[in-house]
Formats: sequence, C-alpha cells, structure tokens
Amino acid sequence: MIVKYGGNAMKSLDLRRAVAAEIAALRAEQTVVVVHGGGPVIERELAARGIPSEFRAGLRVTTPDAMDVVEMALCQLNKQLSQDVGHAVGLMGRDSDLLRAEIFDPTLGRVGRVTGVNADVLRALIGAGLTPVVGCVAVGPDGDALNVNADTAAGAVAGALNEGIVFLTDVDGVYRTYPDPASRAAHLTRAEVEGGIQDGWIAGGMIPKVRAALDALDRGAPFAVIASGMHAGALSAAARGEAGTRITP
Ligand SMILES: Nc1ncnc2c1ncn2[C@@H]1O[C@H](COP(=O)(O)OP(=O)(O)O)[C@@H](O)[C@H]1O
Ligand SMILES: CC(=O)N[C@@H](CCC(=O)OP(=O)(O)O)C(=O)O
Repeated sequence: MIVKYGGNAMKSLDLRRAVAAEIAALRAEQTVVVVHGGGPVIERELAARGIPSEFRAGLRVTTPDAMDVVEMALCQLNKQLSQDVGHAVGLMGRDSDLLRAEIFDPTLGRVGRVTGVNADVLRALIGAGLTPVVGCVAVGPDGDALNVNADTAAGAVAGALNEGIVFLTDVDGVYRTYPDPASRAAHLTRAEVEGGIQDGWIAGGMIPKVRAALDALDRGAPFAVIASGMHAGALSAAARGEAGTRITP
C-alpha cells in the first residue's frame, strides 16, 4: 500500500512520530511505500529567507529560488521521516529517476507533471525488506529539480506499483459541507468529485488530493482513500475501508 503523508498531519513532532509508528505497525500486515510532502516546513523555510510564494488551484508557484528551498526542506524532512519509520530508505524523486516529470504549466514556474516512475527501484528496496520513503521532488527533462505536489506524486507511485493508496491529511475525509465532519462522504465517484470541484465544495489542497486519487485509479491502483492522520488508529482503519472517503471510478 502507498501512504501519502503530508504537511498538515505532521505539524508537531509528536504527531509526526505517531503517524510513523502507525506506518511501522501497518508494515507487519503489508508492504508500505511512503510518499511525503511537507507544505508547512517549506512555508517556514521560504518565510525565513523572505521568499514569497503563492498557490494556484492548490499548487505552489515555484520560482528557481523557491525550488532550491523546497528541495532543501523536503530532503531534510525525508531523512527525519525515514528515521522515524525505521527499516526505511529515504529517497527523493530525483534519485535514480524515481519520479520523472515535465513542466506542468510555465506560468507556475518549476512545477512538475509526473511522466514516469522508476518502479523497479521501489521493488528492489521492498524486496530487500526496506520501506521506501519518497520525497516529492522530481527530475525534469533538463535534469533539474521540479516541484511536484505530494498528492500527485503519491498517486503516480500507486498507479505504477498497482497498489492501493491512503492519503493522510488533517480532515476525516472529503466533507460535502466543509468544515463539518458530519458531512464526510464515505464514497465519492469521479462525477461527484468533478461536480464538487466545479461547485466549489471541494477546494484548495483537497483538489490535488481528489485528482491524484482519480489518477491513481486510472493508472491501475485498486483503491484510493482520503483519511485523517490526526487520530491514533486512523491509518489502519482507512486501510480496512472503515474510515475516510473512498474515491471510486
Ligand atoms: N470538501 C472538503 N473537505 C475537506 N477538506 C477540504 C474540502 N475542501 C477543501 N478542504 C481543505 O483541504 C485541506 C487538506 O488539503 P491540504 O491542506 O493540502 O492537506 P495536506 O497538507 O495534508 O496535503 C483541508 O485541511 C481543508 O482545509
Ligand atoms: C507544486 C506544489 O504545490 N508542491 C508542494 C510540495 C509539497 C506538498 O505537496 O506538501 P503537502 O503534502 O504537505 O501539501 C509545495 O510546494 O508545497
């Protein structure tokens, strides 16, 4: 299974370690590949350097200067997460062409669209009993770094490995009337997702997440669930289909 782990569910050290412990426990039952972002860490490092950045439809407009900071921040986080999870190897998408990408839209700067995944590297690590922990910086056609939204990166990895995916975040799933948790949808079809984006009740960072879930299903993932990483036991409940929002074709 692929676990996408993002910034909002790793805001404190305690939370980060709790999720890492859940990932480690899940490994007793199944193979796990972690793909991570780190929006809040990136935000902090950009602010410390006085580099402004803005989001368009959930994607960070990434100047070359911002790209350097994104890569530096995610590389450090990658090592911390790998250590937290244990028996893990931390890699960035740039290592061994793990994530290949092209420029998504020139107006967004160095933001990448994934064009290929080196699944063999992941299989080799898994075969050696190690858990791959992948940071979402891809290699572009020029060999330079491209900033890929971590949900998008995780969806592409799930599709390439034909494995199910759980996107961990700071909400219990997709809410029909955000921010009311009671309005969580247990299931959403592609048509409902597209309608939700159009009508505006799926917004901001949830847009790349639902799109990545659909993309993962299109590329061969058997299931895709968006769930909370904020409560103990949430990951295993989501893996059993008992929590979160399951996106269906
Ligand atoms: N319909 C919705 N249901 C739940 N969350 C939503 C919805 N629409 C927008 N959101 C926002 O999406 C956020 C999750 O995306 P994001 O902040 O990018 O998470 P992460 O950093 O975990 O990847 C939620 O915290 C919420 O603010
Ligand atoms: C292009 C783009 O938006 N990239 C993201 C990559 C990190 C990410 O996605 O982190 P979360 O999973 O914590 O949101 C960014 O720069 O914030």
